[in-house]
Amino acid sequence: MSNPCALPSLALPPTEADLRTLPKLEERIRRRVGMAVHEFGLIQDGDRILVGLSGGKDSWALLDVLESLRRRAPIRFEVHGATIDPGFPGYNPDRIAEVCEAKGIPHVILGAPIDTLVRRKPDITPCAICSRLRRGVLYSYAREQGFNKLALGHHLDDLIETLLINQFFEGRLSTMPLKLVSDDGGNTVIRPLGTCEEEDLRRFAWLKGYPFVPCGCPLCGASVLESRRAQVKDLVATLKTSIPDLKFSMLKAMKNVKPSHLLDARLPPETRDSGN
Ligand SMILES: Nc1ncnc2c1ncn2[C@@H]1O[C@H](COP(=O)(O)OP(=O)(O)OP(=O)(O)O)[C@@H](O)[C@H]1O
Repeated sequence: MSNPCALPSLALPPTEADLRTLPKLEERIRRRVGMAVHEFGLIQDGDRILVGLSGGKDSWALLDVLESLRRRAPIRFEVHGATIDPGFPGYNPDRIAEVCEAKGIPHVILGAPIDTLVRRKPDITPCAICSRLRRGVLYSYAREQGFNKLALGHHLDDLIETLLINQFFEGRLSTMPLKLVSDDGGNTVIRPLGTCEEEDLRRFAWLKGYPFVPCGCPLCGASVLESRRAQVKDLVATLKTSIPDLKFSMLKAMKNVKPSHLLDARLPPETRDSGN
């Protein structure tokens, strides 16, 4: 959940030497996604998966990895892309559609009056409205068109930052799960990149030559939410210089919860009294 408007620092085309690093990087990302798919049961035979494709580095990487998994997997599932056009003046999703067409991946552009709504409610955090509206349009389209899963491009850095934001600012111990079934059972959101590092995905999308399409929002990056995210991002980057395994230790921690050693009195007694 980096600022979706931010252009990558990797602005120049990759050199021959850069391109030689692609196979190893691709293998690492595929291995991590494969393990997450297996461990969390993210994909099943017969799934119809709609990928939220913003044109940013993460969702390009997501589409690429899921499409290559689809071609190699022993099970059958579908992968389609959907791009929400928020109506910001500078946003142009045509390039996204062209790339999908060239790759033979079905893709749709869905208009949503996000620009108008964000301007009409200046008192509400714009990024929060934008992501809620986007999610709503994707959910409805997925339901109407018979997609049983919606894949989003959140990665390990997003999960860690959300975990810290929720603790530091919201008083809650939670992050974004890799698989979440909506309350009415109508949608399942999956995050196959949840164990991959942002830097790897940025580099992967760049080496693969995907075009980065900025969302065009004039307010992006200026919200309270985005400044909190920038704050914890800086903190993680600083700590990582002295704790190189920080991100993977935090991933391990998110998968190794001890409710008995926390203070939530609402948890059932059996989860609280499990000894040491
Ligand atoms: N305009 C959009 N259309 C479709 N899906 C979107 C759109 N914007 C965001 N998403 C989905 O929601 C995910 C999280 O969105 P967020 O705004 O946090 O973007 P991000 O972390 O910058 O990711 P990306 O690099 O893919 O833009 C994206 O990875 C993508 O799957």
